[in-house]
Amino acid sequence: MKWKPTELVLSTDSIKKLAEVEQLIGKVEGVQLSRPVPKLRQKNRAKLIRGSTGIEGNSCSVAQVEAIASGQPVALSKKEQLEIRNALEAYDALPSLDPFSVDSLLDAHRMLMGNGLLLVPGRFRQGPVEVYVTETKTRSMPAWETVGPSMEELFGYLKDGKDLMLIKSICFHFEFVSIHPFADGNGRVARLWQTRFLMEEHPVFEFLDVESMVFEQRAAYYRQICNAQDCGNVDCFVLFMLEQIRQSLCSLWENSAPSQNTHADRIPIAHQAFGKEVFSRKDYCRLFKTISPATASRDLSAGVASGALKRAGDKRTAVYRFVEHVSSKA
Ligand SMILES: Nc1ncnc2c1ncn2[C@@H]1O[C@H](COP(=O)(O)OP(=O)(O)OP(=O)(O)O)[C@@H](O)[C@H]1O
Repeated sequence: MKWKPTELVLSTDSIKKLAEVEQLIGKVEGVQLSRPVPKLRQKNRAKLIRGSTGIEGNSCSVAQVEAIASGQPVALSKKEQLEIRNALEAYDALPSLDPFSVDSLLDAHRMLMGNGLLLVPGRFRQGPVEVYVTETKTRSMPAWETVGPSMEELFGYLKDGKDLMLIKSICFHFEFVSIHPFADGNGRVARLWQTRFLMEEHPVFEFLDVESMVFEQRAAYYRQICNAQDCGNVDCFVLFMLEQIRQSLCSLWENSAPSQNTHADRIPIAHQAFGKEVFSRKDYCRLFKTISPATASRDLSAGVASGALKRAGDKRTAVYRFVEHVSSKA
């Protein structure tokens, strides 16, 4: 039987959590945390790879992932090192993958499970598969013959479904693991694809570390997949994943936001964003969505006074440009 979407009746808790997450995304984007500073990005990338591979039992630490990324030796089994190198490759390639293409998803599976981890990476399974739902009990996944058509349908939902992006990404994750299209690597691909899909609307997801949150809650993660399958409503899994996303957004906010509250913090960020380009106060406000036009004017005047910025034109026609070779600190 081909895939049919599982019902989603959102509970009040999920609706509240969704609003909270949307609000946090707005806050994070408002202070331009969409591309966190490089050091934090690298750290988050290492943490999320530890998280995603750790769910399957890879014993690596964040420091070991960082060491592998920079080519240093680590005391891990060959298989564990390969899993990490493959994950690093797949997460690096994320922006180039098309979230709406089944072929791209197969490429992702090839990267994650290639180099000898799986006999035929990048191919849907050609046989039955079961997952453990308790230590002793297994559950059969849908017949392998249905996988191809089911995946086409599921990607149709991803492309044309009417749900909000956040909800779609979580429902995709759930339906994907319930179809279990691969012989192995289903969880890793599901988590990677959820990230890829969310990046399409919110670039911050490329660097958010949702995987670590799921890793720390892996027993609940498995339980909520089972619960949703048993009761035929994805809501409990949606609520669980929204909470993991909320926590990773909070963590990003706490680690980065406090240093971006004054003009002295914002001017260097603007310098990074505009480079040598000419920009207006309106462009500056678009960059820092939470500040008022008056605050933007004060920032820009301070930038001009410090010599970091040059102004041309006056009042409403004023435009600005960063002066090279001069400290951009206002
Ligand atoms: N009841 C269930 N039905 C379908 N999928 C499930 C169920 N419980 C857990 N899963 C998913 O299946 C994944 C395990 O499948 P598989 O071993 O193919 O993936 P993996 O990527 O190799 O492992 P892991 O996700 O543990 O790293 C889990 O991570 C989870 O996403």
